[in-house]
Amino acid sequence: MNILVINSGSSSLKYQLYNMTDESVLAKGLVERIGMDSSILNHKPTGKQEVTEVSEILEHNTAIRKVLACLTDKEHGVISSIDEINAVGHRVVHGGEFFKASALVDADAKTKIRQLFDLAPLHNPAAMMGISATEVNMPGVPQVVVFDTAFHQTMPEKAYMYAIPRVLYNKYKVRRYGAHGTSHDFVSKAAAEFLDRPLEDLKIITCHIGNGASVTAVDGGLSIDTSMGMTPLEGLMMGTRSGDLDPAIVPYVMNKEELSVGEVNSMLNKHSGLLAISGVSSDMRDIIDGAEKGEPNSTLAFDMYEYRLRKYIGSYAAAMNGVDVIVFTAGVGENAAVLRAKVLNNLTFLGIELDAEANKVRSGDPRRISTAESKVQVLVVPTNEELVIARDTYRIVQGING
Ligand SMILES: Nc1ncnc2c1ncn2[C@@H]1O[C@H](COP(=O)(O)OP(=O)(O)O)[C@@H](O)[C@H]1O
Ligand SMILES: CC(=O)OP(=O)(O)O
Ligand SMILES: [Mg+2]
Repeated sequence: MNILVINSGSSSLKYQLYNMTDESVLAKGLVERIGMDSSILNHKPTGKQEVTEVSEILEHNTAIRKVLACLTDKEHGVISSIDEINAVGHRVVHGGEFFKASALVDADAKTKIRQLFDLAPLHNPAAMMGISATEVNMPGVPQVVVFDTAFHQTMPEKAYMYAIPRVLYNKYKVRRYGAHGTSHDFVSKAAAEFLDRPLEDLKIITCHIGNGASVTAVDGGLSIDTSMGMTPLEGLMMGTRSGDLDPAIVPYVMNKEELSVGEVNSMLNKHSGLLAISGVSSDMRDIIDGAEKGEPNSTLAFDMYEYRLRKYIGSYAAAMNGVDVIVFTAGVGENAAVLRAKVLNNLTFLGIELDAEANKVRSGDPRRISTAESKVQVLVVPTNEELVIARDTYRIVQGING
């Protein structure tokens, strides 16, 4: 069975085509700048030359059509016809309280995803565009939705409630949902496997730090707290998102600057974080470069990012009354050795002993970066959200077929 995995962003679409017989990736790629003047499609077929196409792609429907054309192309293709794609799995960021697990796409699932647009305005409408575009271009092919929030549905009430009038929860479901759950789930399981210890016995703190970033306390395999909130804006400082701030700042700034709701949302989501503090870039690589050259704004951005991450790790050790394992994953977590070193060298009170040489090793495999004797084991585990989505899709589609 071949499964196409789609991760739709508001102006991007990432895809991977899996052959589930051996979970091999037949092709993967990325469409960027959808709806802008020159869109870019980068298609990487396994074992063949990759291609980059610049054209005008105004919406997700066209993006999917182009992706399908690439997948079936005589030269760059990996399948001979669209009929060889048996199912499609979508990443959906927000499943609210509706979805505690992945689900087949039907009319009911679509209605619920639409009802959650308000809670994830950057992410859920994009996912819905991906689902609709798939329906149009591949009619009849079963689709599955895999939610970032599902893994965090095990959080206890004391972790997910905000200390505001309860009526807001009753009426609008205002509460913490978290995100990146597919990744936190995957890397916590992989960490237990790597250490050859039962997941049920471990207190794990998983740090998924990429463009979006979140930390989760995983106790015995269950998410008991996570840093993202009702939306993916709360918690850590991120590439362009502010993370935690005094909520009183929002009405204060709106009043002073005469900002609308949309404008303040955009400020906090798109013009804050590393980008705002460094004044240069939202990309951690640029921040590290700047800090190494002694550039003061990049240095401050790096220091704030590290300090805030470290505070979350400390607070989750307190939440679980201990920590056995810390895991770093995603673009920054897997690659930024200097950031990991700074975080860990400031957490020695927890009994963490960094292996400085191991921390510098670059690899696509799970690896230990603490010493073997360190009281808290620290690992880098490359995440693979797409593979989890493909596996869930396979399982659910097999269920309906047999
Ligand atoms: N070598 C590196 N050193 C530091 N940061 C890196 C490196 N490579 C990638 N990154 C960071 O990873 C981020 C992207 O992470 P990723 O998990 O791919 O994000 P997303 O899935 O949210 O797009 C980039 O913005 C960049 O800051
Ligand atoms: C939820 C979220 O922040 O996702 P991403 O990291 O892909 O932006
Ligand atoms: Mg990501």
